[in-house]
Amino acid sequence: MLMEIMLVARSYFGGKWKGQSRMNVKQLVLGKNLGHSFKIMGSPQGYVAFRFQKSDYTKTKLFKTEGRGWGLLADENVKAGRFIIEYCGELISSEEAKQRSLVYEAQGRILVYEKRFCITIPGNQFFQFWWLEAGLKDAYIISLYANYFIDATKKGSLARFINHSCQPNCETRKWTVLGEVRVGIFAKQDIYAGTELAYDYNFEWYGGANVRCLCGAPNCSKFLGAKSPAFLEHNHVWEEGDDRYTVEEIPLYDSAEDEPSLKLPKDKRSFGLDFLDKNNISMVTVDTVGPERQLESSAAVVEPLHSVPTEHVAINMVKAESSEEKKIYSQDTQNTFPPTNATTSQFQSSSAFRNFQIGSGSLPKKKSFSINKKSKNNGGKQLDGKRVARLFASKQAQEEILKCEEIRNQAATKLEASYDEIRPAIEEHERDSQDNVDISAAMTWIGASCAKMKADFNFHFAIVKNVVCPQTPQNTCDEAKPSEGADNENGAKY
Ligand SMILES: C[S@@+](CC[C@H](N)C(=O)[O-])C[C@H]1O[C@@H](n2cnc3c(N)ncnc32)[C@H](O)[C@@H]1O
Repeated sequence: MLMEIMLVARSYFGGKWKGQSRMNVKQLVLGKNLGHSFKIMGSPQGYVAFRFQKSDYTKTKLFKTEGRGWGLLADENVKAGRFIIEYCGELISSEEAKQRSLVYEAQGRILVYEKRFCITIPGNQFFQFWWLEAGLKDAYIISLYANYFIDATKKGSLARFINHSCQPNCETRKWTVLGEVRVGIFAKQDIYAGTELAYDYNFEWYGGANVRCLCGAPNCSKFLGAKSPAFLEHNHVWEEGDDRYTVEEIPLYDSAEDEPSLKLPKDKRSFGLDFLDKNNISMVTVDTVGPERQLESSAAVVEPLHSVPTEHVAINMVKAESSEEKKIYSQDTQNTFPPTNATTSQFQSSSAFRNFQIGSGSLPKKKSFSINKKSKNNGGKQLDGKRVARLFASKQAQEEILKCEEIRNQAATKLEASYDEIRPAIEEHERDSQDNVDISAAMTWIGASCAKMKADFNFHFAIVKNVVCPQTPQNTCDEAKPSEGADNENGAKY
């Protein structure tokens, strides 16, 4: 039981135990250590910190702009102050930022993008289509604080596609989450679904040479980042030891008042990507040419594209499900393409995995999958247990999968109900804060979230287990779980 809860909390909070704070999540679920749970959920900013950790983002959608490359739309109405998405990427030093920007610049202002679209079908057949497109060089390095930057050029969340506007509807804010500074995109004003998201790059810009701004705002400053310190200083970097932008001068929203003061990361590691990496989810990966080239799969289902030579930058695209595969997912929502000319994409998420998809406008319309109940907490693609169960010959396997599915559905319903309890308080509030949320309701919500994760895990585990060890008679979703190195009755290693 303890191990199960640890597994749940582990997947919930990023796949890696990281000191005491994350351990306490387990205790929190067990109803212990309320002091700490209060810190996570009860502090005014705790809810946002929680959403950072959980990668609980506002629904957004990629679209192709006129002349500004890709952009990101709000795919639901967003209240002013609401946390939209984290700006994820690689955390790099100013030295590294300087070097990288030189490399990126050397690759040229106008690049030829190789765009790829991949389809994987059961049986491991794998097709890919690619085409070339000319485009402006895009810059994805933003400043975190003095001497540290986030580079989303190769790895990042969908936030990397948010364009600049001189009259923005979003802003960046820096938060400490469990002692780490992270950058979030927040709504500056109420934003209607379908509106392009944009923030002012001025204080974030690390884009090198001048890029003419096409935002169209009356107060347009003509160039991206025209007022940025980097732009003004021409060399676009802060030197080591430059303390003009120290953490103290940056408004920080600290989720944990009694946590030790800001910990600077020691090494160059992916920043804000723990959760994504460990769960293989919601990564936008971009590969570059030559020795810099890095290929990473953006979801468990994505085939690596090692064999394909790329010229400069290519956006990895996640496979579209084959018709066979579609069948085992529930199909409640239709993907609606924007009515415009544009190429479009959709981002889907589920607690099991998330895919980032980019499809061409000329591609056939594709269904998207979401669970039966449209829920803030559990949107995205969901396996249809009944269909999956039918694929198994063994009655026992079928029953187990169906039972786990039922438990999962109950957990989803409870989660939905518990979120409904705290939703009004959150939505009423001017900013994305949790001042008004009753702590016990918040606790219930955390518990329900963990229970849902656990149920999801058990459901998928039941399927995998029955594929790997079809003869296993007694394991049910409530019983045996894999322990390290443990053998099952057939001697198969989990
Ligand atoms: C962080 S990326 C934004 C996503 C980008 N449009 C893409 O397709 O990947 C920043 C780049 O987008 C383009 N961009 C963003 N805002 C723009 C604007 N207002 N006018 C012109 N280009 C813009 C510039 O090429 C810039 O280097």
